[in-house]
Amino acid sequence: MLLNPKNQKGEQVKTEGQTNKSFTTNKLPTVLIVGKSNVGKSTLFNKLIGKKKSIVADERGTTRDAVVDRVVYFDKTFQLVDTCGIFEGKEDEIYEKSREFTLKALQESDLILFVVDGKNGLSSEDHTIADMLRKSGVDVILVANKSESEKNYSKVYPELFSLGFGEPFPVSAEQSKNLDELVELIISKLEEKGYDLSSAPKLENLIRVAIVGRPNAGKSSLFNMIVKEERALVTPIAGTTRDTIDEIVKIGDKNYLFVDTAGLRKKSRIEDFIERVSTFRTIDAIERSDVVVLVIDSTEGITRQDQRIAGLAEKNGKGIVVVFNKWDLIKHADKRVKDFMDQFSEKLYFVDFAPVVFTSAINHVGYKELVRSINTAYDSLHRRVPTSAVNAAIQRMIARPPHGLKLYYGLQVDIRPPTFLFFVNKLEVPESFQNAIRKTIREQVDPFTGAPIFLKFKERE
Ligand SMILES: Nc1nc2c(ncn2[C@@H]2O[C@H](COP(=O)(O)OP(=O)(O)OP(=O)(O)O)[C@@H](O)[C@H]2O)c(=O)[nH]1
Ligand SMILES: Nc1nc2c(ncn2[C@@H]2O[C@H](COP(=O)(O)OP(=O)(O)OP(=O)(O)O)[C@@H](O)[C@H]2O)c(=O)[nH]1
Repeated sequence: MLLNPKNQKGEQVKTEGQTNKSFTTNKLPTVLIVGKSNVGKSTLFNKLIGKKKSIVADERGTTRDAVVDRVVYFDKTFQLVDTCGIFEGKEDEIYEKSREFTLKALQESDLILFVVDGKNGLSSEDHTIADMLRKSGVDVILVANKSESEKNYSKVYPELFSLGFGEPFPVSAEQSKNLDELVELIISKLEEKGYDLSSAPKLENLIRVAIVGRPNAGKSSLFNMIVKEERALVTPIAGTTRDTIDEIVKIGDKNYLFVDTAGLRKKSRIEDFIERVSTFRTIDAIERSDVVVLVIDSTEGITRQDQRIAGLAEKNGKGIVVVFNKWDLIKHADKRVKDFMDQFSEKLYFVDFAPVVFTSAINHVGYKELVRSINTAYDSLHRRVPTSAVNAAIQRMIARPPHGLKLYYGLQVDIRPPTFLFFVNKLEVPESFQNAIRKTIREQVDPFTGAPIFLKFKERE
């Protein structure tokens, strides 16, 4: 009976002044987990998001940072925030802390899970938090955690009910009891507020793409070409903390986030001017992307600025696709491909792993290949290869290490970008030999097309 409570719909305290604004940058509705120390907030958070993120510990107050993640339940998505220690402490402490941040966080959220202890009952800290929640005017679900024992729970039940947030919802985070029902309740409450939880794009699956290049290279034209030709659905996402607009573009069954598309739309003269004199926006877009599409104006060839952008993308471990645009303006273009590839090998030798695409944005030529190359680079960034293959390739490596250097064995330790750790007898590994290792991996293990390869070394006697 206890772990299968009546449906609470309509029984929660409805309060005034609710807002539908969300807590962080995207438009997912936000649910906050609030409660005093040690009631099991982190445990509940981890169970609801389905993976471990915040640290669960017996010690009071070990988890301190606000943690945010998405809860995905079948096709419904919402955002969950573990407020950790924010709402804990003595009465004055809470109010001291709360003045700026806490109240704002409460008011900007859509629903609160007020977690109390269903085993040991309430203390004055719970009443302080309850007062604050009432004042904030946000919708609250009272969650009685640690309610695995009916006997204990029935003892504390009257006290919990008297808090004035309606029927408590008993769960056991630790034993995963009643959690699906809790999620169902959260979903129905959010849907009552008018949220369409099914439409939320799954941000974790987004392929983040930055289209960069010199002014006038044809970046906006390329973006528009992809969107039109692929009959893509576009959803703008305004950043709240930065002055940027990103766009989610759905192509086939994949979602792409085109980073900072404000720069790809029509710009005012002054914005245009600022962009020409400053590279800040480009750097920012590169840092926030997975794959960088470097657009080169074929009529001008590869410039110093293009080299710099490519270098930046490579150093940041991003996937890279190189585009020669305005291909229609090149005379006898079909006979010139080799010239352009030579130019690429000479001037962009440090990103020679990038796929090269020839496009004519105004004629809508090359879009399929461009999308394919973006996918290839993205896949390469995330690929893992077996340790056995790496070492087999190293054994067969033709280039010998410089005198005195011994390369024992290696393994892939990370993705985004693929990163390999090699054990050596001394840490001075010349750049030329590092390049030989990369080349061996690409030729014999996996080409990692479009992705840089990072190397790390560790000394071993
Ligand atoms: N019996 C029982 N114990 C639980 C349950 N959920 C969490 N706990 C335990 O309660 C203790 C506190 O859990 P946390 O998740 O760290 O609690 P918290 O509210 O995040 O604590 P702070 O980090 O202090 O804010 C841990 O020892 C958990 O194992 C539950 O459902 N039943
Ligand atoms: N012939 C030809 N012209 C193109 C092509 N792509 C773009 N253009 C033209 O080049 C000019 C610049 O294109 P945009 O797409 O605005 O270039 P951009 O890189 O976004 O430029 P900025 O906004 O200044 O950074 C426009 O006049 C386009 O019509 C192409 O493939 N072939």
